[in-house]
Amino acid sequence: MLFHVRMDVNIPKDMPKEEADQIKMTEKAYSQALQQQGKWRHLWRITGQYSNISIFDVDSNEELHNLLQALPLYPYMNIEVMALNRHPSSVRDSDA
Ligand SMILES: O=C(O)C[C@H]1C=CC(=O)O1
Repeated sequence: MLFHVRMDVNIPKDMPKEEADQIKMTEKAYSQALQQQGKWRHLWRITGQYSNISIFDVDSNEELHNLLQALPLYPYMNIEVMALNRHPSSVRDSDA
């Protein structure tokens, strides 16, 4: 199942830099592990914003929910999720 996910990151301005850097490093490793597993299929920065557009490929809503809640930056994010279906006019044979 494919999902379009937008993440807007809002780290509190008063968080010490060392703490913020540590969370970002942990987040990077977590996201790269999911990318290697093929669950986090695309990761794009939105130009000019501390936000990303991502495509996840997971087995269920519950799996996506659990993956997102485990993000180290989760407490500092607003997340929007859109479930995706194949479009009947798509010229592609597959989304794999
Ligand atoms: O920077 C972000 O967009 C937030 C998050 C997503 C992947 C990652 O490494 O950090």
